[in-house]
Amino acid sequence: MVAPTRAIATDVGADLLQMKDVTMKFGGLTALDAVTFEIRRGEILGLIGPNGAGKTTCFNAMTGVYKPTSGDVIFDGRPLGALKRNQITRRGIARTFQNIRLFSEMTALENVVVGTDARHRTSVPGALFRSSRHRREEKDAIERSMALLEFVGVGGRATEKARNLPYGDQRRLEIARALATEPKLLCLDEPAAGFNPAEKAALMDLIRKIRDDGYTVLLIEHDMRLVMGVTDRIVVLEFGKKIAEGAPAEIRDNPAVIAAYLGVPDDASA
Ligand SMILES: Nc1ncnc2c1ncn2[C@@H]1O[C@H](COP(=O)(O)OP(=O)(O)OP(=O)(O)O)[C@@H](O)[C@H]1O
Repeated sequence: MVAPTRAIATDVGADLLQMKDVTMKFGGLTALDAVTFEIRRGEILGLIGPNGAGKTTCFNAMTGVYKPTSGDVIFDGRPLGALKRNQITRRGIARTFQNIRLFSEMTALENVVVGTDARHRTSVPGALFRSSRHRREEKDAIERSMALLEFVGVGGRATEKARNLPYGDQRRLEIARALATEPKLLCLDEPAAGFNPAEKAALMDLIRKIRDDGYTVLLIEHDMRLVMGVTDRIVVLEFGKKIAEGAPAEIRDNPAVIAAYLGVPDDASA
């Protein structure tokens, strides 16, 4: 199997992204209240908290869907400021969504090739007249996309329409598509939603493999076993505020976290 070649960063452990006093208000509702934390290069960081705690809003502030009401998101040493979503993708942040968003009538391979477009440098005339550079980029994109499909474990379904893939493979395909943009930071929003225990275990292996391949991963996930089993550190939000941060074992034993989140039975937060 061809693994997508990634240079392992030499500065593993240094900050890749910093949320600095990020506040996000929607009318009278404060979804994020002066939230500060960092994501370190080469780590798997878990972002957890009860429903409505502000996790997805964090993702949205990091990926340019929302501009924070105040505060800064610093990525790779520079503030995201007023960058648009596609510019942020080019800077190196990719995400998947809680609800799968694939091009259902396109093949699995085509869905991933679309992701590589964020990296293409051919001009519009170059693409229209199929310049040799454009053809080379297209060939590279297809090869890399195939390698990514194999990397996430759906290489055998490359030519099938996305909508015909089993649910678990669609989730893996979404991850391949996000990786196709060659991100430094991959944000996964509840990637295990709807998975059975075997699929969850396989997903944990994939997340570790992604990290071992040189990516940094931010993971929103409600499944505590998965979060505790795969992350290096965890940040906990409640009502838009950060209430705890630390290694999984520390978070598990933190009374504020137990009160806010772990004390809630699984089916109460579904
Ligand atoms: N565009 C918006 N307009 C108004 N309110 C919003 C908007 N987006 C989020 N909110 C509110 O902000 C709060 C935080 O929502 P968010 O989706 O970030 O929480 P979450 O932790 O991701 O929750 P869940 O686990 O349910 O996905 C919620 O009260 C939500 O209703």
